Amino acid sequence: MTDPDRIWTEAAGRLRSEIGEGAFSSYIAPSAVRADGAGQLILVTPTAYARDWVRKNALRRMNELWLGLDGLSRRLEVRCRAEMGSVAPASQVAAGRAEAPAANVVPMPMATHGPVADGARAVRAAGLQERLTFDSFVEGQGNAFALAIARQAACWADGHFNPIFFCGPYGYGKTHLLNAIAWEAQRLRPDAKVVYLTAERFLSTFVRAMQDRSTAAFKESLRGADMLLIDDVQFVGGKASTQDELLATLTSLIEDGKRIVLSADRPPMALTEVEPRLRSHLASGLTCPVEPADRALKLAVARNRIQALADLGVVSGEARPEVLEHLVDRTPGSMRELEGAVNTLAAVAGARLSALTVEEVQTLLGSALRGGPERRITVDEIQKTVAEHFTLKQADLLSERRTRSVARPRQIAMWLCKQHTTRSYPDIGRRFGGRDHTTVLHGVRKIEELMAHDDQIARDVEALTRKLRG
Ligand SMILES: Nc1ncnc2c1ncn2[C@@H]1O[C@H](COP(=O)(O)OP(=O)(O)OP(=O)(O)O)[C@@H](O)[C@H]1O
Repeated sequence: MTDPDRIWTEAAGRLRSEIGEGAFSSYIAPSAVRADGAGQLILVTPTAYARDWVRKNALRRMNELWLGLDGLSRRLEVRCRAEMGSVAPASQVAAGRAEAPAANVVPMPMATHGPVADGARAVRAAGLQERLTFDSFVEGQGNAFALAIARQAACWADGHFNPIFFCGPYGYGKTHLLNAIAWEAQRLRPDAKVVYLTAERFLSTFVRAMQDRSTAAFKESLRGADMLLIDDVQFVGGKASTQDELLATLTSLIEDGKRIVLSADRPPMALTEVEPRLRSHLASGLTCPVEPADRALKLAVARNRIQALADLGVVSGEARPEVLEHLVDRTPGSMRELEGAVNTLAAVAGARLSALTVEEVQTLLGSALRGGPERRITVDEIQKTVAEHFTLKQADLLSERRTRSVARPRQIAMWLCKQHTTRSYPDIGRRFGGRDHTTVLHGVRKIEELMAHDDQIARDVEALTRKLRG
């Protein structure tokens, strides 16, 4: 394929299923691919904030996808609209018309997906990521048991505990295991109905079905599953009707001998926001911990990731062992943060990866890598900083007041809590005057959406982030 518009449509479609609907519609959908006078392909975002978000969170992956599709092996750069002069749509460059007059940035066409996946094709649409398979999962001390159980589940093994419940802190591979099970189970039994969805999606789809009076179709689509996988079950807490529906779905499937696989950030009995009856059903099968990774596992994952990038032609060669050790030791947090650091290294090193020394990495990645122990930012500190920034009282953020001058700073504070602390949505809700986790989720999404389009909000968030980091 060489037509940039077609490559973009294909690559963006895949990216959408990987980064989720919220981030996609905020940052990627309003962007478009253009070419500058020299024929360089550029992803043009609506704001500087969206550009920075894409650079940090999606550009590397987008280039991986792009390179896999583009017969001409071109790369994308990203700029915001304000930085762009008069540029032609990319397809005109491909057709040799680079001098054509500039067109406005055209949003990506937004395809709509059905609410619940059904079978291999639709399973993809529901958010399964192609790279999250057993082949790309690295075994280590903290996840060996979980991996063995996941493999058994994927084989439709007899004596399957029902449900299987993976639990552990965020970012250490639960979603990866659920994806791997779904892909493998579907591969082994192509006719089976394997349904994967996040609890958040379960909740929103169910709420929409109630509004549309189409709950029967919703129930039908889930209860016909041979294997149902629900990720991040902690997000189902709060809403009684959704919990009832989940309980009914689980009991009906279990009675029919169908397979159920779940994940959450805590063991079932610690999900205090979940009703006791549902909680005890969640705990009635096998609870399987996924522990935080040790250094050896982190090194193996980093090595693996670089190999995957090398296979895609993004980097060449291997990084020196001391460079990888430096990267791992200076990257606090989960595998997610580690993957980000490896991607950054690959982006700056490219073909020079194997020649890079630790000193060069320090210079190149400098501020991206931690120098010493990272300062912990607390919810209380965030609330105080946000209140001061908007000349409010901390108590206003915790109050019931809904006027925009209070509600927006409150949502910004919630977003900052999600970014800079490891608190869960229900936890954050409790610290903001006992709010429900769905209110926090809504607030976080709202800010993400606004930052992509509203420069004032983006500037406020940037300033607050700088203040908090000190
Ligand atoms: N053992 C592993 N091998 C390879 N990659 C891993 C491993 N563990 C985690 N990762 C990678 O780290 C990233 C985060 O993992 P994942 O999304 O599965 O975490 P999670 O536990 O589901 O987090 P959350 O609770 O936030 O959903 C993913 O890109 C995943 O592929």
